[in-house]
Amino acid sequence: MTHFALNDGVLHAESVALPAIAEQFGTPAYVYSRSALTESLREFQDVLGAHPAGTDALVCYAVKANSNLAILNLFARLGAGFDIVSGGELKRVLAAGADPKKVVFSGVGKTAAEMQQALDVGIFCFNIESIPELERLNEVAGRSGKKAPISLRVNPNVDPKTHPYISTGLKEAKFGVAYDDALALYRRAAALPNIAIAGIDCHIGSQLLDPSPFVEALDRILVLIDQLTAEGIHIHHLDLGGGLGIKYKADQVQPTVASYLNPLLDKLQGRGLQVVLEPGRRLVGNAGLLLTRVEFLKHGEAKDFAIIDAAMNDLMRPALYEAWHDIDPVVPRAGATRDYDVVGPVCETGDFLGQARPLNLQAGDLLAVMSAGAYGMAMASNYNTRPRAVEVMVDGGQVHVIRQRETVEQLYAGESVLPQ
Ligand SMILES: Cc1ncc(COP(=O)(O)O)c(C=O)c1O
Ligand SMILES: N[C@@H](CCCC[NH3+])C(=O)O
Repeated sequence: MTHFALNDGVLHAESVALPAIAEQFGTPAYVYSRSALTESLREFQDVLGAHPAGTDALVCYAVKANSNLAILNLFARLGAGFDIVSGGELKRVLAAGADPKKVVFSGVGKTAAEMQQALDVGIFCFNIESIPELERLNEVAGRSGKKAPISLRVNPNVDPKTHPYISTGLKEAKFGVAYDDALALYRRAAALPNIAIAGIDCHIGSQLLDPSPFVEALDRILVLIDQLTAEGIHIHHLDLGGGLGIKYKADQVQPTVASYLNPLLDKLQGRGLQVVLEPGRRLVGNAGLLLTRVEFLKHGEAKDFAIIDAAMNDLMRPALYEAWHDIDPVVPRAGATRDYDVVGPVCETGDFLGQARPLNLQAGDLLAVMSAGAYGMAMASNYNTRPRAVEVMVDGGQVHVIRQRETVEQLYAGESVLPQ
């Protein structure tokens, strides 16, 4: 099903016309589709449920991709667990109704306080990324008389063939522990009194459109698991991280979840390992768009600019990674196009959401920046004292505000001036 589509010449989210949303809630606005979110999670659950190696699998949505409570709550109600990277994200998922026993805690820099917070609520597993982190966790757990369940995040050193900023499983990455050190680290973990070895973990990168590196990574991890078993170190679950990509261009083809997961599950058949996954982008990326209005058209000497009311502070992926997002007119006009750089009002040359886009525009037109559900609002900032956008969720014919537009006063509410 298409969740965002033209209907009578007007772009809709489910059955709601986007101009009506702009009218009622203003722009810029993040617009999500409940059915798109539901469908993307179900695709994982269906593939896993249909495979003997996947029936007890845990899908832990990577909260960092989009942490709005309504989205977390929707996924929690559909049975998902969560992959968190901070105490803040832990609070969020609990506030959204998550079961702490379905929470995995990733990240290279967990503080003692964050570890304590996670131990107190009894999370499923800590994904450990270094020896000092392991030792800190052992200490924190010991203080409260607990045993902390852990898996080691191992770097299988495979090339995910994605943008260098979002490749994480190579030797050079700050993430995880080196493949060749993993065995020694597990031995160390097994000797610590307040640590319980539960699993093994890897995450090789983000936005992978070719699933073959996942298979390569799994092969390497399985060798390690066999070595561990031979030493009497028992692994209960295998966390394969996230990273499955989405299509950002209308003409791109994205791998199906089945084509990604089935080869992995086939290899796991009969091994008795519980599979854990941490998809982020794939669950939310194409379930959201950024709705924005053209303020001015500016025909410069060398270029044509469409100056819109959204900017790099709302969606920083184009500025940060030169990422592509389709930019679609909400009410497309027939006739000649010009190549527009679609830019925001922020004082940075890098403040563009798209470059040289053939569009037929007039000031006041609405545009939809597509595929903005992942790492959009989650990475938004207040640069240039710009309040962050409103977020709405469309459900059939209904629109729910799931985060109000910020006010300028909120932005400086915590600041104070010197007494003299
Ligand atoms: C440890 C970990 N798990 C899961 C994810 C989610 O990745 P993605 O959004 O590509 O699925 C990330 C981000 O890349 C990550 O670092
Ligand atoms: N923020 C990145 C992905 C980073 C993945 C986080 N580990 C993006 O927008 O593509």
